[in-house]
Amino acid sequence: MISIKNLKVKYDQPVLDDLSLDLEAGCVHGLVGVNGSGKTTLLNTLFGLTKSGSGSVLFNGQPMTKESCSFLPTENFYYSYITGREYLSLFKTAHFELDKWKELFHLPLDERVETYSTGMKKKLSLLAIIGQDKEVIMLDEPYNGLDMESAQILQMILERLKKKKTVIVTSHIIQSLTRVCDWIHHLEKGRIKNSVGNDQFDELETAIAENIKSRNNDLLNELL
Ligand SMILES: Nc1ncnc2c1ncn2[C@@H]1O[C@H](COP(=O)(O)OP(=O)(O)OP(=O)(O)O)[C@@H](O)[C@H]1O
Repeated sequence: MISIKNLKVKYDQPVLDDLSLDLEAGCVHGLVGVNGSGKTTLLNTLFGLTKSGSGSVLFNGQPMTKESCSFLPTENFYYSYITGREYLSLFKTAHFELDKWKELFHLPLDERVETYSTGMKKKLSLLAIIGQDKEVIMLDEPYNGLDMESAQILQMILERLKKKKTVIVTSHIIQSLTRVCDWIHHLEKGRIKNSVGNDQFDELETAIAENIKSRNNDLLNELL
């Protein structure tokens, strides 16, 4: 169980506002919210990248550390001239059958990463995360840049990680979450507005779509 209590993070304005949330272990948790609602800030804070803030994050009763979790940021940094294989060697990837993963993701691991496309870079970063085999895996917008096949493979990977890992994943495409998550948590105004299990995903999807329609319909009618 990841237990988040009274998390507060402020930049110019409060971003996370006394946010509390329990995340059941062995489940895939989706995180949704409009642009700027604080999804990345929340993941950064869970991973310890946001220093200014207060509150607590426990994993199985102990403060969560980088020993137990890995984090795929929205955008990754790569050294110039490094190859995919060299990049992966920077991480502890015990028992990782690299050549089979390479085949799955069609990655030219011996070429320099700077020659990779956006999607290829994303897949390389995903391999580094999967290879680390941590108990908690946090993925910020992992579907960004992936082609249809790779996106489906990622879903198949997440399905296989269920029960073995605790996964937190953000996406702007709600369907990519409803297909694979056990829970979806809706972030709004710095707090969790609601958390729903997979038997309520249809209702959540409809409610979000209706809300977007009602907020924007009048203005769009004036414009188009
Ligand atoms: N380093 C920073 N300095 C100042 N403000 C920041 C910083 N990082 C984020 N913010 C602000 O915090 C708020 C939440 O940003 P965050 O990136 O967490 O949102 P998000 O939900 O991940 O958005 P998106 O869906 O666009 O990725 C935004 O108002 C953003 O402008």
